[in-house]
Order: sequence, then C-alpha cells, then structure tokens
Amino acid sequence: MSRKKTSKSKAGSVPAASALPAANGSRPARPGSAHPGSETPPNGPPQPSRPSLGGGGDFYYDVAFKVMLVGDSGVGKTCLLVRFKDGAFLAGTFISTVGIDFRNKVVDVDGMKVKLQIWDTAGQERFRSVTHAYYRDAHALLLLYDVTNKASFDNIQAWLTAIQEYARHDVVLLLLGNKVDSAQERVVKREDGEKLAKVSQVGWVPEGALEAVKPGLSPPVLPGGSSCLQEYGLPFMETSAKTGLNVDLAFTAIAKELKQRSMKAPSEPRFRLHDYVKREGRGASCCRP
Ligand SMILES: Nc1nc2c(ncn2[C@@H]2O[C@H](COP(=O)(O)OP(=O)(O)OP(=O)(O)O)[C@@H](O)[C@H]2O)c(=O)[nH]1
Ligand SMILES: [Mg+2]
Repeated sequence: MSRKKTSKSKAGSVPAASALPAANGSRPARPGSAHPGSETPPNGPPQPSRPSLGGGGDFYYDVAFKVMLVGDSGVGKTCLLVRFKDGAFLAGTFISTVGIDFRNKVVDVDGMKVKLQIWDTAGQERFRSVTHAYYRDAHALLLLYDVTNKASFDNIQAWLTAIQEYARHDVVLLLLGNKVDSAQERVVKREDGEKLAKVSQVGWVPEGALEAVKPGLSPPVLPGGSSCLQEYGLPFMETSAKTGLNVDLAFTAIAKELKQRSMKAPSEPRFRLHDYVKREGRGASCCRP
C-alpha cells in the first residue's frame, strides 16, 4: 500500500465564529491556513484518505480518520489530547476551549500508519450548536466524564442523545471516566461507569432493544444477530490525563477499530474493541456486557 504524506505537527483551531459547516451538510470555506478541512476532511464511511496537501511534513500514513473528543466542560478533553499528542499534562489554570481545536497524530497499527485527526471540542453549553455541526464527519468519538464531577456523569445521557442525533450511525464510541488519579475527590465509582456503559448504545441497536436491557442489565435478543449481542453496550475505561493511565490505549483502540473497518477484505481476525480495552486496560478498567 502506498504511503501518504502528512505534516508532522499540524494543528489548528476553529473558533466559534461564522466559518463553520452548515447543519444541512454544506461546508462553507473557512478562513485561516490552519484549518484542517483543507487537509483531510473525512467523509463517508471510513476509507483510506487522500494524501495530505499540507506539504513539508516528514510523516507518512496509509489511512486517516477523524476522532472527536466530547463531554462537559472541564472533564479533561484538552488534557487528554495533549497527553496523547505530547506526553505532557496541562496542570495549573484551566483554560476552557473555545470552539474547536485539532491535533494530528500518526499511530502504528500492526504495521500500518493510521493518522488520527483529533478534534477537541468545547464542552461549554454555548458552543453546543457549533460542535454538533462537526459530529457527522467524525469516525469515532471519545465521550468523557470526570469521576470527580457527578454532574458530568449525569450528563452523559444527554451527550448520547446528541450523538444519536448528530453523529453517523456507525460511529465508533468509547466512554471514558477521566481524572482517576484524584482518588480523594472521586464521586463516581468505576462500577457506575461500567453500568452506564453496559446499558448505553448508539447506532445500530434496533428500536426497543435499549429499553429491553435496562431493567435486568442483560443483553437484548437482537433479531437474527449474534455478533451484535457480543458487542452490545459501549466500551468503557477509566483514564487519567495527569498520569497517562490508559490514554494511549484509548486512542490506539480507536485506531485499531477504524483501521479494521476500513479494510475491504480483512485478512486478520476481526478486531473487537470491547475485548481489547477490557484486556489491555490498566487500573480501573472497562466493561463488556
Ligand atoms: N487531576 C486531574 N486533573 C485533570 C485531568 N485532566 C484534566 N484535569 C484538569 O481539569 C481541568 C480541565 O481540563 P481540560 O482538559 O481543559 O478540560 P476540557 O474538557 O477540555 O474543558 P473545555 O475545554 O471547557 O470543554 C484542568 O484544570 C486540568 O488540569 C486528570 O486526568 N486528572
Ligand atoms: Mg478543552
């Protein structure tokens, strides 16, 4: 497979200004050279991307995907991204994201270079309509709550509703409970996150299936589907942007899943995201129904 070229550390921001995609799908031109739309805007099902037009970079990639970080303000989305991209933690003053920022990172997945274009959204309510417009382009979403902030956990359902409404039906979704290093301040137990993940689903689950599973927390019987049964619920992990716990794993798991899906005739065994994060997660782990 031929290698595509991408820039080494391309990053940009899209302030919540006028230059945003219309909700009906048309995408007006955005000013600013840093706009990622000129680079590799992923559209349609996961597919190998076009070569980067950014030029001048020294990294190459085979496939590229768009990943979005979503969740309440202050849950640690920006810190998670910085930890993954730079291996650092943004301690100190909390600077809330305005609009949307993005960073690129190329990861090696079983010998293939997978470029993740990671969009860091503003969690504040006032930017909600802005960020919703971007959901439809995302191949994967990392949905975060803060284990020291109960409200951020309670709001996950609302985030899932928005995802259901605005994201593509086959979006890869991973639920993350962040800030587990703050053991003293923890108010959301790992088991609560696991339970929520177990009964939550967006995308392909048939009408009524979610209701069916809630009372007893056992998987629904899907019409004729066996593989669906095995992956019901959301994959879930606890993370810490501060210590780095499970941060690389979260992004790697997403990259593996997307890479597998993009292959027309995969020669290797099907990658199972739920199993992977359950097996590989350290400390506070994950769940699979
Ligand atoms: N202890 C601890 N603090 C964290 C962690 N992640 C983020 N924080 C802190 O939480 C605050 C908010 O982090 P951000 O990453 O800016 O939050 P955000 O989700 O991007 O917020 P918005 O941009 O407003 O949506 C900052 O003060 C961080 O230092 C973590 O894993 N552990
Ligand atoms: Mg932020």
